[in-house]
Amino acid sequence: MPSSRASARRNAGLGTQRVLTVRETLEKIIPERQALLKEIKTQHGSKTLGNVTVDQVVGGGRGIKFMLWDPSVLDAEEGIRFWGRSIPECQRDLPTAVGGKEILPEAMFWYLLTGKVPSAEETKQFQEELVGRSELPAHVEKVLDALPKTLHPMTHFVIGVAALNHDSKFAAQYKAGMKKSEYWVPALEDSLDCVAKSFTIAARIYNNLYRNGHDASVPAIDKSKDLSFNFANQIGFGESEGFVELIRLYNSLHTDHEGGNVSAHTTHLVGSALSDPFLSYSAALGGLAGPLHGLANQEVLRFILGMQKELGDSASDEQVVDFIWKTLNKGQVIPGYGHAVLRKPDPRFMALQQFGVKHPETANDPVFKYVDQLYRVAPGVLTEHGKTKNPYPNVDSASGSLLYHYGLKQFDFYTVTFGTSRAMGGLAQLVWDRALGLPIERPKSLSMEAILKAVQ
Ligand SMILES: CC(=O)SCCNC(=O)CCNC(=O)[C@H](O)C(C)(C)COP(=O)(O)OP(=O)(O)OC[C@H]1O[C@@H](n2cnc3c(N)ncnc32)[C@H](O)[C@@H]1OP(=O)(O)O
Ligand SMILES: O=C([O-])CC(=O)C(=O)O
Repeated sequence: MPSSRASARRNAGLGTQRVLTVRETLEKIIPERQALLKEIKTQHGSKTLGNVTVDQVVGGGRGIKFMLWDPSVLDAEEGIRFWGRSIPECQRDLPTAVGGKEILPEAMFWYLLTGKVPSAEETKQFQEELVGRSELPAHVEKVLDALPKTLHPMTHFVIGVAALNHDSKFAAQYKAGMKKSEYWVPALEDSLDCVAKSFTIAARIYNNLYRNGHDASVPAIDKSKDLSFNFANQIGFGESEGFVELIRLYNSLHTDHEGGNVSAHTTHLVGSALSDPFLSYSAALGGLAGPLHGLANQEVLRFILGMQKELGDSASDEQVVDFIWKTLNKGQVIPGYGHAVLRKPDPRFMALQQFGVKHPETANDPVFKYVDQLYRVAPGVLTEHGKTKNPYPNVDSASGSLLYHYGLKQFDFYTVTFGTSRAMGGLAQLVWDRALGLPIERPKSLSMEAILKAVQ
């Protein structure tokens, strides 16, 4: 998709024309994509995209080409591309906050929804639209405040997002008899609400669990600022420029990783039953809370802190190698390493790593230095161990150490930050699912007897 940040800035200079909203922009694009899908179905509907082996059926569906997913495609060697752009290209082309250097998640969300790089004016208007939606209904605040502090923050998140379904426009309009061609409009409305309110839910969870509750001392949402600033500000980090920029980068990078990962796929699957976007994304958060998926970022911190406790602040490579072997020999995984699709270091890891290296305050942090050291030695150990198909770091390897450096030390919370981001990718496709009229998802399953019968 064309347009660069330079032209986005030029567009911003035009000034006088009213900027289209994201809904108006989608109204123009949707008919073209509907026509493309129709052409794909009529011209190529009976062609095959590959055979399915028994190994794939019993092995988690690896490599089966199974879903339509437009905002991003993952290449095993190269990593993710969002509407064709790699991460460095997104960093080059997408608008930042005024005075900031990192991609604004609002710009990334617009891009994921529309496939077009927003101009600075579109970004500003979209930011205002989202922040304008970010206040929580009173019942959601009450539900969150009533939950036990001993409940994992991701469970708080699942419950908070599900409770937003009370005000779902999609559910209400479906009940009132809306036509299929109209589904995408309330799906978009709910998705914008879900993303915006997720940031506020996340801040409330943090304040409830680790501070004095979400009381009057918590600053009100500043409507002139972006979602990341408001989240940071509400949890007490608003004055740390480094932290706010990290939250912007973190939220932009974790948005989407094509459709097959657990959280994205769950959003799509649950949404295919025409459950509203809140229920669909709440279900996805349950999957993100698994240690083989999003929860790995908290596990990475637990792993590094365990290593630091045992080996001190600056262990030798040999000591780190021994520590990794000890973990593997206990039958545990090395969190933050391996991937179901990637076969090279994750470019999202590289982007976070570069963030850490270019900020002097993080570059010298002992926990961040361990991330770097693990990156040097862990692939060799995992290769020698011989099990994982990918011995390289994934995104979860670096993210926690940076949050930890800036003072967000409660690592049980880290996956919540992942969750505010993944909403943007999962829900962007959910809007397209409804715009393209995709059907309920219902693949075929087989019993062992049925597999044997089929292959014999
Ligand atoms: C945002 C994200 O979700 S990124 C992923 C985050 N998860 C993690 O970092 C957890 C650690 N990594 C893993 O558990 C895995 O690599 C996964 C879940 C990411 C991918 O799983 P798979 O596609 O099944 O990986 P793969 O085919 O390479 O697994 C083969 C074997 O290697 C093992 N393996 C894979 N990664 C690791 C690892 N990091 N440490 C030790 N063993 C590993 C698997 O457990 C499996 O062992 P088994 O044969 O005894 O069951
Ligand atoms: O793609 C996957 O399976 C896991 C992952 O990295 C993500 O969801 O971000």
